[in-house]
Amino acid sequence: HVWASAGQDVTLIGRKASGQAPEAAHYATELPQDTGIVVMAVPAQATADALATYAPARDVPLVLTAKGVERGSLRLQTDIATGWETSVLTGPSFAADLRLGKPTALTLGSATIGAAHGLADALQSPVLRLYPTDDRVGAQIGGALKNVIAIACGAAMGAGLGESARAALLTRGLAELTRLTVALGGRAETVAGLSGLGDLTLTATSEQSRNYRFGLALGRGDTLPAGTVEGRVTAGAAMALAEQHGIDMPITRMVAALLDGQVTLADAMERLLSRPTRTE
Ligand SMILES: NC(=O)C1=CN([C@@H]2O[C@H](COP(=O)(O)OP(=O)(O)OC[C@H]3O[C@@H](n4cnc5c(N)ncnc54)[C@H](OP(=O)(O)O)[C@@H]3O)[C@@H](O)[C@H]2O)C=CC1
Ligand SMILES: O=C(CO)COP(=O)(O)O
Repeated sequence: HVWASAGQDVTLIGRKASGQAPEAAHYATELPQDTGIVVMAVPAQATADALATYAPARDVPLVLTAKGVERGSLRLQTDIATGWETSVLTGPSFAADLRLGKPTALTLGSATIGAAHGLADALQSPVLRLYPTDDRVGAQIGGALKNVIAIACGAAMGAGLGESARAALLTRGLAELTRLTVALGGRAETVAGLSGLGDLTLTATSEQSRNYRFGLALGRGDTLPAGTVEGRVTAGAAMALAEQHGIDMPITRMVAALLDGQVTLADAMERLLSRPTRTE
């Protein structure tokens, strides 16, 4: 909708290829011959399958928007899409807000800063401001891990622990995703930007977020909502990555253990609060 409204020629490809096409966009069942940029928006665990199904040409820039680590392989999205000229578009953005034309700012991460600037120029619009970076690792870890921390924040709020507890989880969660980013070769400054702190702030404080709502239900003991909740799978995958790299991620570990049914919410909170004192 954003790009079509800005006058770009937008074709939507999906396995259903139906529904109400956004203004000035149209549906197709396969990629047009003259495709200039491919933007993929499937859940993180479906990226490999969707790439195999739609097989974008290798010389067409491929922009990934999924936020998550692949189960089992522990691959980031760009490691799934090797062989393409791959970039990531990530940061604080509820699709419903974008659909309404509300102003949004995102990170555009490419392999080189030149490529990122080129794509940002092509994809920005009056309501979509893009910040180029060549740190695809930082941009992706921020986007993937903010969902896990948002589940923790929702659970704390759902259990009635209060907004101070949520702020503590959000801040210490940011420390966790910064540690993992640096261990994987990304930069701390990326995580302090839109793709990390920005998206974490949005997702961990808004009931528009599916991850936060899932956490709320967990904390309240309600039936867990169905649908795409990326943090559910990414919690365990990120924990496995952290173990591989010798990184301490206590909040992520507790979310993964909670989702696996290994601990109760009360146990998880008690364990987090009884950890040895350390400098901030
Ligand atoms: N929604 C949002 O506000 C935002 C979402 N994101 C990220 O974008 C990604 C997708 O989220 P979102 O669009 O909300 O998820 P949804 O679950 O709403 O939609 C996912 C879409 O992907 C399709 N799909 C799933 N698996 C496959 C597959 N194997 N092959 C082809 N198509 C497939 C689904 O098709 P079908 O309908 O047939 O099942 C559906 O159209 C997530 O990683 C999310 O974190 C990022 C920023 C904002
Ligand atoms: O990534 C998002 C906002 O930036 C969407 O968050 P949810 O997947 O939690 O709804």
